[in-house]
Amino acid sequence: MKSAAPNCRVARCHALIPCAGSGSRAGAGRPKQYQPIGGAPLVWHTLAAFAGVPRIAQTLIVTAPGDDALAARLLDRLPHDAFALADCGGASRAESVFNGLARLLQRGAAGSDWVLVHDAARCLITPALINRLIDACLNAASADEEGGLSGALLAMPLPDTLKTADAAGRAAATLPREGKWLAQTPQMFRIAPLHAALAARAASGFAGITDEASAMEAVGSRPLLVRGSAHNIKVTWPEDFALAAALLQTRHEPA
Ligand SMILES: Nc1ccn([C@@H]2O[C@H](COP(=O)(O)OP(=O)(O)OP(=O)(O)O)[C@@H](O)[C@H]2O)c(=O)n1
Ligand SMILES: C[C@](O)(CO)[C@H](O)COP(=O)(O)O
Repeated sequence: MKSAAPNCRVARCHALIPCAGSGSRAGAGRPKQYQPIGGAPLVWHTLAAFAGVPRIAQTLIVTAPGDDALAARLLDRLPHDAFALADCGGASRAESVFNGLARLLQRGAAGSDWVLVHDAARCLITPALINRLIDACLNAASADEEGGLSGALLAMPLPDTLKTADAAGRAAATLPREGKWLAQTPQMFRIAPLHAALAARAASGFAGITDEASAMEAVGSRPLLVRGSAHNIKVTWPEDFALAAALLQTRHEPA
């Protein structure tokens, strides 16, 4: 029987959850990801969705160094071998992701492995949406003979009319909607190229880098847009807690 080449290794998928924000816009009195919703901290629902995707090898949750007490019980109801906390959150989301990628590599992930970066605050994510992104990304990458596809992200076409505002807060112009998408998460890339793209922006304090795709676009990549869901909201404003709770509740109602 022919033996496999020694360095031949199938790329694995990991997940990285930036969970180190302060939630200033949500006004919850504590970081929004720890605010109780549907009987558990908001981020627990996010993590439960990742627990429902067995092909994800490990999920690393990047927390803020000062949030240890809030994060301590998070893993109680999750499989301990597949989830871990890393209190290496930074001053911005991009810095938290950058630090988390370094931890993933220290924990044995390969640079050629895939990582799905997902906001802790998007607690309506589902295993089906995560699988949709992984399938689309892997299929597109294997069909891409030139090897130019760096990764993929969930996103939604813009549903509303798009305005620019003047300094007085009045509508100044209406922009064409065609070809404009709202970026969601997860966003899926190979670990080493994403880490390198973020490293290139570290000296500027990650200026202009609001998601993983923007870091990859800055080095010339064109990630694949995969349709997400209008339910995959990022809890951002005070009114979003009630919306997220209502959406979570519908999942537990008998059909
Ligand atoms: N320094 C930061 C800032 C944000 N995040 C995470 O990135 C995700 C998206 O960020 P956002 O919704 O902007 O969260 P906050 O920064 O917490 O909110 P705000 O901007 O209102 O303060 C969240 O899961 C948040 O916890 C992070 O890990 N580290
Ligand atoms: C990554 C993101 O969820 C894509 O829409 C978003 O950019 C994160 O929010 P922030 O307010 O820019 O941190």
